[in-house]
Order: sequence, then C-alpha cells, then structure tokens
Amino acid sequence: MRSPKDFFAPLALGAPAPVREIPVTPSRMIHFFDPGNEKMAAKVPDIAKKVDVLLGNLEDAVRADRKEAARAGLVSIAKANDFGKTQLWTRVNSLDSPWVLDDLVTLVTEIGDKLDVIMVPKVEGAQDIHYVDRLLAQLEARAGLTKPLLVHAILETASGVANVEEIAGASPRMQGISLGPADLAASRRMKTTRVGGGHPGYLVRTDPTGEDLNAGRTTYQQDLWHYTVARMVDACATHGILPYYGPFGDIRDVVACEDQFRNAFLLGCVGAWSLHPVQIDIAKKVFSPSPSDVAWARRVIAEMGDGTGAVMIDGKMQDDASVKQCRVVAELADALAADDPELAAAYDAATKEILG
Ligand SMILES: CCC(=O)SCCNC(=O)CCNC(=O)[C@H](O)C(C)(C)COP(=O)(O)OP(=O)(O)OC[C@H]1O[C@@H](n2cnc3c(N)ncnc32)[C@H](O)[C@@H]1OP(=O)(O)O
Ligand SMILES: O=CC(=O)O
Ligand SMILES: [Mg+2]
Repeated sequence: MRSPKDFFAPLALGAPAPVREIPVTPSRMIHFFDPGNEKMAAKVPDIAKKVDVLLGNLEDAVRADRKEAARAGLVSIAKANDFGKTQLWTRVNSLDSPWVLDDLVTLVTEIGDKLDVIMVPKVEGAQDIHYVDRLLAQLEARAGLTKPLLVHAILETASGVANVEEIAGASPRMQGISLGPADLAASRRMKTTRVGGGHPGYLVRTDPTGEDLNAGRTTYQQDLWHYTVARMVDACATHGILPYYGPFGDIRDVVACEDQFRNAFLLGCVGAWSLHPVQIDIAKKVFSPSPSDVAWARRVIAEMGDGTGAVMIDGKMQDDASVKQCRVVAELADALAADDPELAAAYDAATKEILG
C-alpha cells in the first residue's frame, strides 16, 4: 500500500501525474462491442453517437483464436475515429491470461491517447490494481502520454467482493467498479446459470394460513444481487469513484433488463453495460432521472431556501438531508441535460408545471 503522502505521485519517471478527482461525465451505458467482429465494428461510428461509453472488449465473449484480431481491430478503430465526447474504454484480458501483457503494451503504446479507461476483469484484491497501476505508469512514460489512463475493476470473484473497499481505494486511477454477475456466480458456486437478473427460486413466502401449507401463500422474488450491489456502491462512494451494474444476458427480455438496471440506479449506480444495441435506450432511460423526479427535486431545493430547518411540501417533511437527496437528482439531471437538449426540455417542462 502506498503511503497517503505518495498516493498522487506518478509510479514511473516521466509518467503523467495521477488525477485527484475522478471525472464525473455521463456513463449511463458502457456499450460492449467485439472490435474483431467486422459487422459490429462497422456499426461503431453510428453507435458512438448514441452512447456515453464505447468499450472495445478483448476478454470473455472473444474467442481465443480471435484475441489478436480483437486487439488489432481496436487499435485501428481508435486511430480511424474521433468519437468526440463519447468515451472510449477497453476491457483487457484477465491478469492470469496469456494475452493481457500484450493487450496493455499494445493499447497504451498505440492508442493510449485515445483511451479513457481500462477495465480489468476478475480483480481479486488491491494487489491486482497495484500491478496494473505500475505497469500503466511505465507504459505511459514510454509512450509520452500526458493524461493518465484510469482503471475500472470488475467485481466478479468472491475474494474481490470480500476486498471491495481496498480495491476501490487501491489507486488514484480507480474510476469505478462494475458488478460481474456471471463470473461472480461461478466464483461463489451460486446455482444460477443466468447472466445477471433474478431467479424464480430465490424468494420469500408469506406464512401459512391454515393446515394446508400450500394454500393462499404469496411468494415474492428477491434480488440475488442486492447485497453485492449495495456493498459495491458503499465502497465506491467512500472512495469517490463510480459504481455500475454489469451485464444483463437475456437480451430478449427488455422488461426484466429495465427492472434490473433500475434497481441498480435506485441503489446508487450510475450506469450499466449494454451488450446489444437494444439495451442502449433502456440504460439511457433508466440512468437519466425521470422528469417528474427532477421537477420535484428542483422544487424542494427552491422551497428550502438555505436548506436549513424543516418545511412541509405536499404533506412531506423536508430538511437538510432531503435537500441533499434532491441535489443528487438535480445535479445529475443538469449534467445530463447539458449535452442533451431533448432531455433538458423535458426536465424544464416538468419543472415549469409544478413551479410555474
Ligand atoms: C457474461 C459476462 C460478460 O463478460 S458480458 C460481456 C461480454 N459479452 C459481450 O460483449 C457480448 C456483446 N454482444 C454480442 O456479442 C451480441 O450482441 C450477441 C449477444 C452475441 C447477439 O448478437 P447477434 O445474434 O448478432 O444479435 P442480432 O442478430 O440481434 O444483432 C443485430 C445486429 O446488431 C449487431 N450487434 C449485435 N450486438 C452488437 C453490439 N454489442 N454492438 C454493435 N453491434 C452489435 C449484429 O452484428 C447485427 O448486425 P447486422 O444487422 O447483422 O449487420
Ligand atoms: O464480466 C462480467 C460477468 O458477469 O462475468
Ligand atoms: Mg466476467
């Protein structure tokens, strides 16, 4: 562990100074594509206009014999395009794989100036982040980069969850953490074969009403991921970095995908992965606060004046804490609306309706 005094010192001579605050730019959807898949790659310039983050995936979902093609594809896509405000991320192969060293060396050397964030899978503890941190500093120095690359960890091993707080605080490069429910389920030996989402067998049941144990008892499905998402959100908030829900594998079930994303949003996540174009709009809808919530938040802030004391608004008590809650929603809305005139108009129209 670095001493707090050295935390922001570069880890290699000539490497750029680490950032002191993680940039909070919109990242409602991290859109995954396989840069070695020509069909997907052809869609990237258009998709870039609709997403907050484009991620060239080199890890799982890319066949072993296509790893090099994916890496080379990402280099040429990054060199050939300027994605404007849309961030470009990559997910490299896991640290125990034969590909990750070449992934990092090639990507930082060739397109380090185009990449914003490197997603590292299967992070077990702070030691994995320390390894990547030092290696990136060496590569950045050699490539003459002036802006440090940020690091995003996937929370998808049992030990990663046990160590999530130390992972979140392991480096000033840490930008955020995503839940990886598929690998995490395997690592924990959970008995779900689904990629994210709920399971009908994970439930609670109301008490029996008589002798017949089957009669009149309602069941409620529970969220398998609640505990982990909540731990991840706390670890991220504590260290000033951003939490995300990861993949929802049932591409066809857009309804349950929206539910899973919304649970994550309400618990504090800022975005989720989109694996297929159909999930982009779901993430955009869910991770942008609704116009009615924004209007309410703005109204509470306006009516609370300096934010102290307690007032009643429509029968609901408001005080310092609820104003802070409202600021979270209102500030997110302002940040998103700054780049999205349609969203800005929807927020303003809803606000006008209740504030006049
Ligand atoms: C589980 C743990 C994890 O690690 S999740 C993260 C790793 N997985 C991924 O990155 C998966 C990314 N997505 C995909 O590979 C595909 O979307 C999968 C799920 C295989 C479905 O593909 P496919 O059967 O072609 O779907 P489709 O016929 O509905 O596609 C319609 C057109 O859209 C394209 N498309 C598909 N996905 C993407 C994408 N993510 N980005 C950009 N384009 C995409 C397809 O190529 C297809 O194009 P076309 O119309 O045939 O030209
Ligand atoms: O990488 C993601 C996962 O769910 O595994
Ligand atoms: Mg995984």
